[in-house]
Amino acid sequence: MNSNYPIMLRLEGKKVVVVGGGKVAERKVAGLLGTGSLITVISPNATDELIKLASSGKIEWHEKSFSKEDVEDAFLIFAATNDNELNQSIKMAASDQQLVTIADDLEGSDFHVPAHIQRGRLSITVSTGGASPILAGKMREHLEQQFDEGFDEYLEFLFSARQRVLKEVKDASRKRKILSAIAGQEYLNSQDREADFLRLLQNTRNDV
Ligand SMILES: C[C@@]1(CC(=O)O)c2cc3[nH]c(cc4nc(cc5[nH]c(cc(n2)[C@H]1CCC(=O)O)[C@@](C)(CC(=O)O)[C@@H]5CCC(=O)O)C(CC(=O)O)=C4CCC(=O)O)c(CCC(=O)O)c3CC(=O)O
Ligand SMILES: NC(=O)C1=CN([C@@H]2O[C@H](COP(=O)(O)OP(=O)(O)OC[C@H]3O[C@@H](n4cnc5c(N)ncnc54)[C@H](O)[C@@H]3O)[C@@H](O)[C@H]2O)C=CC1
Repeated sequence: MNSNYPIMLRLEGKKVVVVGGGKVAERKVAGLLGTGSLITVISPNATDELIKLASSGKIEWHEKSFSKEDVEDAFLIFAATNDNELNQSIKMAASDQQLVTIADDLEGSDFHVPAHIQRGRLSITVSTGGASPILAGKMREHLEQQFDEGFDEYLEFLFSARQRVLKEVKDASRKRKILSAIAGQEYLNSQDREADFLRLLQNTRNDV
């Protein structure tokens, strides 16, 4: 059974608290960098990488043991200490409106973190619902090969071409035809997408 609901969160300006400073906390922080969230790590000690991030101002590190006030105002909370009971009390310190993940308790968590690749605007995530994080990681590696860096540019093209079509093409079936064509293999492999696109716009003009 899998009743999880997948969404893409926008975390710009939101406060995220990670409790724990070990390798799991480090991996969760790595996934949060670049989201524009305000990341605070709460832990009496931290990995070298986390210390480096704190020194360069990319995250805040409060060098202390957890206390309830630490999660006040946090939008997302990661309970990632190696203390099972403490992880549960972090969840209890949060309100029902805050989203909490407990590193060692999938069932008790509000969300869990999928394996993830990012190619510009394209995100691909893999979740095994706790069955095998290693399989999720292996599938991520496989997808990294399949969806190379070129997708970054292709997605930028798709984004701006689609904006133009939405603005300029009023006929629904012509719109659909163009949007479907640019999402095809031919455009992915094209040497000059812009020129192909302009030609397509021109050619479909006579369709209506
Ligand atoms: C439920 C979830 C909650 C959450 O953390 O969100 C969770 C839970 C647990 N993970 C454990 C172990 C490991 N996790 C990893 C790796 C990853 N774990 C990630 C996500 C998740 N892990 C969520 C489910 C996602 C899903 O199922 O798809 C990934 C995908 C994303 C990320 O962390 O960013 C990232 C791979 C990223 C990548 O490669 O791309 C490795 C491998 C390694 O370290 O190399 C191991 C060791 C091998 C093993 O034990 O299987 C344990 C046992 C702890 C213990 O032994 O006590 C628990 C606790 C439990 O199962 O209860
Ligand atoms: N969800 C996941 O992807 C995975 C989860 N785990 C689980 O995650 C937990 C953490 O694993 P690791 O990072 O490898 O452990 P670790 O031992 O490397 O780090 C634990 C961290 O928790 C901190 N901590 C302990 N007591 C604290 C307190 N009172 N207040 C604040 N911080 C405190 C420690 O200072 C340390 O920085 C374990 O419970 C493990 O079972 C392990 C592997 C993967």
